[in-house]
Amino acid sequence: MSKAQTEGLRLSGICRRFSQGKETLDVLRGANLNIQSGEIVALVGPSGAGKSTLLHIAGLLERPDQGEVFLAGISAGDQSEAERTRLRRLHLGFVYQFHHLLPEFSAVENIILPQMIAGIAKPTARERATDLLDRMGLANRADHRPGQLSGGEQQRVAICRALANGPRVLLADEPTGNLDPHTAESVFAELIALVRGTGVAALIATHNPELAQRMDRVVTLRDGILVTG
Ligand SMILES: Nc1ncnc2c1ncn2[C@@H]1O[C@H](COP(=O)(O)OP(=O)(O)OP(=O)(O)O)[C@@H](O)[C@H]1O
Repeated sequence: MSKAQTEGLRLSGICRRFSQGKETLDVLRGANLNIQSGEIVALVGPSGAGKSTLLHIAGLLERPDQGEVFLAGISAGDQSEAERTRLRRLHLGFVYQFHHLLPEFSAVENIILPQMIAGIAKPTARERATDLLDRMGLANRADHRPGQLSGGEQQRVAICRALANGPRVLLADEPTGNLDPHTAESVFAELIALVRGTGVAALIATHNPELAQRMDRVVTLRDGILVTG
């Protein structure tokens, strides 16, 4: 495979500073990270260390003050907002602590919609959505609305939605943080199994050290930079 085919997410010298009243807070001070396709990396660090900020920047939802984000080898820094939105739809999947599913749509429709926004024809989108739900053990929940699903099931649907467009990079912020420990354990195991089958480069923020250790690599955000382990 060529370098371009294996490159997932690369962060180079990311800096981000916030003003809080008269104070300035240097949250990120030159964070570097390289995640290859198929690699699953845990992002850990104390509360307030800047994990969500880093994920927002990696997800092209926010621009860094300095540094570069490369998605599948493409530099996002010089791109217009419209182009960044296109890159996001094409190459990125997100899972948050709360599922953010659309309540008036069924599980399968929630997975079809982002694909249609990305230009995928509805029959293909439905096929992919059904396949993902099947692999998540949710085939019999496809036509249920989020309100009719358990918390674990809702989060499983959100994971399917994040992977529906075949992204090169998956970003997850405490994806099982809102679930009880037992459900968190099984949803996490299914997330990892599903991700492994896709070859996506994944960066998953967690406060749970046991879950972190089960990923391929752990990076810690400490004093604004990323250190291994
Ligand atoms: N838009 C903003 N304006 C000002 N300060 C901000 C902004 N966003 C984040 N911060 C500050 O930056 C720091 C890092 O926040 P962030 O949410 O990235 O941390 P985190 O590691 O994800 O924390 P947690 O584990 O508690 O979710 C915090 O001190 C926060 O108050």
